[in-house]
Amino acid sequence: MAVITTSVHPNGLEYIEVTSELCYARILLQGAQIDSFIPKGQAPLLWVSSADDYQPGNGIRGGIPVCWPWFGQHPNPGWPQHGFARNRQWRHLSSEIQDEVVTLKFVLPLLEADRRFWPHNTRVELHCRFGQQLRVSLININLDNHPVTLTQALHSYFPIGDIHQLVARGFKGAHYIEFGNGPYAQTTDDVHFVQETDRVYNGLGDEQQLQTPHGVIVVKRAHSQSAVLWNPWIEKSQRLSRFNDDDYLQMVCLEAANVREDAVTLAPGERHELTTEISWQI
Ligand SMILES: O=P(O)(O)OC[C@H]1O[C@H](O)[C@H](O)[C@@H](O)[C@@H]1O
Repeated sequence: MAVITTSVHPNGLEYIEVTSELCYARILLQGAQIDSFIPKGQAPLLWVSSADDYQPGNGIRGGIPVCWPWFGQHPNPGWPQHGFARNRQWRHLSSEIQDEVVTLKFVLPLLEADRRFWPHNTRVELHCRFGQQLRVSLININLDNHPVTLTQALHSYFPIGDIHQLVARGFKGAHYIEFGNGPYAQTTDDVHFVQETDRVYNGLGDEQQLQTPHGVIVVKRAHSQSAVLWNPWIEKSQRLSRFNDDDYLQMVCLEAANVREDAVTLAPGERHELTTEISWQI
């Protein structure tokens, strides 16, 4: 029988745990950030740095940070990288259990102070479905009387065992921008990692795989015109917050996104749902 419990981390962060016949999962109310998902009998599907000490106010270095309402650096100096949703307290809306599959829904309450960054009347929710797979949807509804444009990502960190042995598959035919250069055509289906990698793909199919020494992680995307593939490699690892120097050996991010020219514009009343679904290939 699935059990849903709420607890508080010693540093003050509230989280919800799901334990069912199908999986274990944990989600922090700060950022609505899932930091653990372990399908029953299988290895963890999300990676978190052991350097992160779970301080309130900082997004956690791992799991699935929600990047919203912009991805990356904002052109306005001093605005937070990847938007403000990942550092803010979300509200738990509902829990549902059906055949051991648990669905938790969250909303980000927009505050008066947020109008500086986001002067729009929109509703943003995160729906998390914990079964044998993990499905996460970021939902935007434009309640305003003018069109609203946003960029976004579900910034998933995956445990890949050994970056030197990782093969990311399913990239042929897409194009990518890297370090502000490109677009480059991706001519091979496989991506290997030999240096810092920070690519924004578009024109990708809706499924990629991460072939690791411990199995294949399947990453599906829906209503996601872009995907970000990131490994910081040696030098950037040393500059990253809450990240060990050698963490780059064990993680990669493959993010369901809508960024750059794939920004989402919602007409008044329009709704958009960005989804990612992850699992171990059986
Ligand atoms: O350190 P953060 O703000 O969490 O960003 C971590 C990373 O996020 C994305 O993957 C970007 O493409 C990278 O350029 C960035 O370094």
